[in-house]
Order: sequence, then C-alpha cells, then structure tokens
Amino acid sequence: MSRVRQLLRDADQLHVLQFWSELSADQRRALVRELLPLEPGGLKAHCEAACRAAAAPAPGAQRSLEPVPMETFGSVRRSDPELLSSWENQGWLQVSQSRVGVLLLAGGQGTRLGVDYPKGMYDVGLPSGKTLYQLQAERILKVQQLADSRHGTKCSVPWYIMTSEFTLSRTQSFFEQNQHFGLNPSNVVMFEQRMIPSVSFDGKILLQEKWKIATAPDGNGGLYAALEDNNVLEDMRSRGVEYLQVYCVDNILVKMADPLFIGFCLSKGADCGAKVVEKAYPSEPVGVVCRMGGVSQVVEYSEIGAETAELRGPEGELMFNAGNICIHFFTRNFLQEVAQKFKDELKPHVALKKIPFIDECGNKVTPSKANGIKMEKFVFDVFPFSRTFVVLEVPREEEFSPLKNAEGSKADNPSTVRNSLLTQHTRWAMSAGARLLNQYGNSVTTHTSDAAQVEISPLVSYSGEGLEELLRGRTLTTPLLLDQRKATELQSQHHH
Ligand SMILES: CC(=O)N[C@H]1[C@@H](OP(=O)(O)O)O[C@H](CO)[C@@H](O)[C@@H]1O
Repeated sequence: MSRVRQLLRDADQLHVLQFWSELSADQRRALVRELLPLEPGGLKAHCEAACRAAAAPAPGAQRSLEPVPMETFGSVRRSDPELLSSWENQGWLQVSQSRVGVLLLAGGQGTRLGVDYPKGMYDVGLPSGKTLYQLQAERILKVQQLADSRHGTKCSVPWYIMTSEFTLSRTQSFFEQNQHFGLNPSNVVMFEQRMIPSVSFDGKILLQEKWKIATAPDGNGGLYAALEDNNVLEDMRSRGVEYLQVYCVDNILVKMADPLFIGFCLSKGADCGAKVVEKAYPSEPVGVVCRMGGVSQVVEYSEIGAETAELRGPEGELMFNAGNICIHFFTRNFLQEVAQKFKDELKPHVALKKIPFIDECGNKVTPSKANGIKMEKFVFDVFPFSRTFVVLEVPREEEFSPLKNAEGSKADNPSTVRNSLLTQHTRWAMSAGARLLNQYGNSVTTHTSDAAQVEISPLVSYSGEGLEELLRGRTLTTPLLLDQRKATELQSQHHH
C-alpha cells in the first residue's frame, strides 16, 4: 500500500484514494491490484502528456506529405494475370510450409457499434447466421486446405488474437463453446493488450467506480508491447512462422493469410507492407498511406485535416488516395527489431472522449460532451522503421467492408457489410456460370444489393475459386446458401 500511495503522490494523483475509507476490504484489494503494475515515472509522464495534449490545438497542416512512390506500389487491378499468379504461387508455397501466421486486433470496445461484447461475436444477419469470428476461422481452415492440396502438405496457419480486458474472457468462452470453429485449439493463441488510465483534461486519472480507475486499451499499436509481454514472437519462432498478416476484426471481407499479399510483399523483399483501397470520397474515415520527409507512414483520418484530404492531382484524382484498410504484413525479424529497439518511440495519439466517472462527491456522472483523454498507439506507426515498405492496392468490393457503426447509421453498419458479402458471393456465383432466379422466378441480372442473396461458405470457396464445377450452367433460386452440404448435393447431381 505504501508503494501505491507513493506512486500516486509522485504522479500527483492522490485523489484516486479519495474514497478509501468507504471501501470494503475486497474493493481495496481490487484498487491496489489495479494500481500496482503502473510504473511510477510512466504514470506521471502519461498524465502530464495527456494534459498537454488536451491543451494543444489539433495538429496543423501537414505540408510535407507526399503520396507513396510508384516503385513501392502494386495494384491488383493494374497487374497482368501472370504477375498476379506468380505472387500468389509464392504465397501459397509459404502458407503450405507453415511459415505464415495471422494476427487479429480484437481488443476494441465496439463503442461506435454500440455493443458491450467483442465485435468479432457480432452476427450481421447473414443467412447462415455466422459471426465475424466464424467467417475468419473458416477462411483459415480453407486456406490451409487449399495450400495442402497444392503442395501435398499438412500445414497450419496459427491465429494470434490480441484481446483486451474487455474482450478476452468473452472471446475465449465463445471459441470454446464453438469448438474453435473446427480449428486446432493449439493453433489459436489469445493474449491481452495493456490497459492505460483515462485522464481528465487537467491531467487527473478518472475514477470509474470508487474502487476502480477508468482505463482503456492502449490502442491497436499496443500490439508491440503485448507481443513482448506475452512472448508471442518466441511462439512464432518456435513454430517456424516467419511472416505475419495483421488485421482488424471488423472487415467482413478480410482474406486470411492472403497468399497474393504475402507473395507480393516477399517478391519485393519487404519487411513491412500495407493493403490499401482507393478512397471512396475525401472525408472517408480511413487513414491514408503516404510519405513524410521520404518516410512511409499512415496519417489517420482524425488527423489529416480536410484541406489535405481534398487535394487533387492533375487528373482530378485524390492526391492522398491510398486508403488504409488495416491489413498489414510484417516479417518476424522486423517485429523483433521493433520490439527490441523502437516500440518505446511510438507516440500515443490523443482522443477526447466521453468517459463516465465518479465526481468528488462520489456521484456517478455520464457526461454529455467529451471530458477526458484516451491515449492510443496506432499499429501502423511502426511503418517508418521499416527498411523496405510496400503497398498493395486491392479492389474494395473484394476486400474491404468494415463494421464500425450501429444499424441505421449512414455507412459501415451491419446492413452494409452484410450486403457487401452477399453481393460479392452473387458475383462469384454468376461468374462461375450460375443462372440465378429471385424468389419470383425472375432472373437476377443486376448486382444491386437487394438482388444479391447468395452466401457461399468459406469452407466451399476462399475467394471465388472452385465454383465452376458446382455452378456452371445451373439455374438456382435465391436466397441461396451454398455450404458444404449443398456443395456435396450439387456435386452428386453432376455425376448422374
Ligand atoms: C489506428 C488504426 O489502425 N486505424 C485504422 C482503423 O480505424 P478505426 O477507426 O480505428 O477502426 O481501421 C480503418 C479501416 O477500417 C483504417 O483506415 C484506420 O487507419
């Protein structure tokens, strides 16, 4: 206790103990347990930095920003098929040799979506009822299977899942209840990111309860500390995993361990890479991949400023058009280097938020405007440390549709992501040669979202492959759920 008191005194935070005399023995223990791990110097610096940041104006115009140079930029749409398949082949080989892992960033609180459980458990209303976690799990199963059948191997793609205090136990039990969706549990590795105190504008830690300080996960850039804390790089090394695809939980179209992306990055000798899509409109809430002073980085949507976001090039295209979709490539060596040398250089970003708190009189307050500061690190802030950084632009309709907001909001909500997936699968089915009828028996001719009622299980197709033998020349009525059972049925019909 004396250590805790000292820590708080040094950081000028003694108010945290204001209600000490009212607390039960259990509550006291809980509070001490929460405070003990805080580093004395670190806490003081954190509170002071937050306070300074709240006082400082928003970052000014970023005059020295430039687009990423063409040499480091690949595009799926503009590359010829041979090049694409050479990248892909390289990726499949790595996957088949179990040298590729995926790492999910899933510590977020889902505030915008408005759920109090992990976003990955969200059911967006697909015909199958699958959650985001299940879709991702099944894509891993499929990518393993496809790699094995190409190379005659028995590979595995380990799935690292970074959770937080908010999401760990729910995620764990969800996976257990669902038998890890058919994955080998020893290939699913969950770990927890750190939490850091939320602070008021005058630099004081907010209390969430009289016995609990308000905390928030340290941002998706908390990944690098969490890798260290939990020996994740050592786990990768022992499994022989050399390459990692890192991604956010909310993109319903995410390709897991994407062989094309992995192969692209390797063919360029990259230690670090990012997938991007063309921005849809200037104020779209996506970061932009660009350069500053010759160094690659992402400028987040919250920091770019409207003027910069709206700049246009000679052909009228957006100057900063490389929208970050939070799918990154890292070599294990690069992550090792970050962990050893650079992770403490990551500067936290400041967000002003509404944080419920206990006021001096002990009353619970739910603020109506921002009252506190959350300090978050960003996963892409390690890009400047890479030696060879590359960017792959991919088609949005195949790879990016994020679930950010609640139903009824303008974009990126349960309906929009569901439609993105159903539209994609309708497209796949049609290009495999299926003739689709709607419920009234009329041909589905357009790709508009209300016509799109095809869902294809990831266990049947990873990215549209293998569908011709099932669908060519067939007339099928939608809604159509093409799962493994249906696939077997279609196959047996073919044989007669
Ligand atoms: C810190 C971070 O990774 N921010 C990412 C991430 O945004 P969030 O608003 O944090 O979900 O995902 C976006 C893509 O969905 C990407 O554009 C953005 O740069």
